[in-house]
Amino acid sequence: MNIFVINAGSSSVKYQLFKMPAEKPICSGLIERIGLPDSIITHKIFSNGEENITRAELPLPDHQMALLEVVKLLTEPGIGIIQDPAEIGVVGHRVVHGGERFSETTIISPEVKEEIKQLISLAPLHNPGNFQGIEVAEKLFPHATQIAVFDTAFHQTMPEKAFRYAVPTNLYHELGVRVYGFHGTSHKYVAEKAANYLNKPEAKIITIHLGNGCSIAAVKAGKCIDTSMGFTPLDGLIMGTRSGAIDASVVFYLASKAGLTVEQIDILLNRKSGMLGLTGFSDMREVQKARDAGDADAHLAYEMYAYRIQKYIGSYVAALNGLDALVFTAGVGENDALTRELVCSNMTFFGLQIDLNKNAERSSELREINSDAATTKILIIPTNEELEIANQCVQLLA
Ligand SMILES: Nc1ncnc2c1ncn2[C@@H]1O[C@H](COP(=O)(O)OP(=O)(O)O)[C@@H](O)[C@H]1O
Ligand SMILES: CC(=O)OP(=O)(O)O
Ligand SMILES: [Mg+2]
Repeated sequence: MNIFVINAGSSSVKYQLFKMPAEKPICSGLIERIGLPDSIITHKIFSNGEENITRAELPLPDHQMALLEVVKLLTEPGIGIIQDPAEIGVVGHRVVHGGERFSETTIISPEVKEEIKQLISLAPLHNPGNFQGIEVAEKLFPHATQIAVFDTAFHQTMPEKAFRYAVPTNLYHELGVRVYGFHGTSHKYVAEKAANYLNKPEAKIITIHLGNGCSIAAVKAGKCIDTSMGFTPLDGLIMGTRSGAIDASVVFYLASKAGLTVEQIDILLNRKSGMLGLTGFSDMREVQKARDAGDADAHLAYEMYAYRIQKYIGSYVAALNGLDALVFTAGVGENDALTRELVCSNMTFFGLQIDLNKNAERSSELREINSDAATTKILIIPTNEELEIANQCVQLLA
């Protein structure tokens, strides 16, 4: 069975076509820097053990435009890998917010689609792109089964003491105000890889997903026990354009003192804060360039970004009562050696000691970057949300 997977993130669209259950990739692609003037498309076709790569740079202002490029790459006569839409039996969609309603992989019916649309207000940077992906795929592959895999699903195992907020109880029961957690597909995928690598199913693992959106999860024996994103993907770590954790009083203050509306504050904290607010750049590669050129704001932003992660590591070691491995993943986590170095500095109390030479090596494989003497493993594990989504689809249909 051929499964096509669409993963729309806040700054990217990733897609992969797999032959399942063999997990054989037929083609894959990444559109990054969506919304910036120089979006980059990388499209790969795999055949007979070889990779055929096409790259292009063009301005893609939003996810809709990005998805149309994907359609072109897949179906255009001459270059397209898909000749007949009937070749695709299933389309798997990453959907970021599943709210209270969706805790498991779900076949997309018109009602499900409508509910995903209703959840847009809770994930304004994500659910619109996820929704557009569903609409595009329904047109392109009208006979395929469309399936949604939710970012929130893996975090459903959190105990109530971790997922509740200390607000009046009726807000939870009546309005679903609670911690949901996101990037679950990625945390699940890398936590399983780490436990297999350690050969320890009961391992205590902290997974750190650092992309444009960033989150951290505490995983014990394969189950999530706590995570940093909350009711929406705004909470927790400092991100590309999101503030992460902030005293809620700042919102009241901005409304009363600066006269901002709720919508303006939403845009401020979700789209204009984080690394962008601190440095003028949302892409970590540009922040690093500025830091290397001596920019004091970029220097401070890196310190803040890493310090926030360190504080969460401390609290999750407490929640887990121990730590077997720390895992870095996603765009920044996999590629930015400086971030990993800063996060692992002065953390010897937790048995964390990085080997700077191993940390500087570039590879797309799972690798260990702790020093030989360290008591806790530090791992880089490339995430593959698309493969995890394809596997979830196979499991649902079985
Ligand atoms: N070589 C690199 N060095 C540092 N950061 C990188 C590198 N490559 C990618 N990134 C960062 O990864 C981020 C995107 O990560 P990704 O996981 O693809 O994001 P998302 O899925 O949240 O859109 C970019 O914003 C960029 O900051
Ligand atoms: C939930 C989230 O922030 O996703 P992404 O990192 O893909 O933007
Ligand atoms: Mg992502």
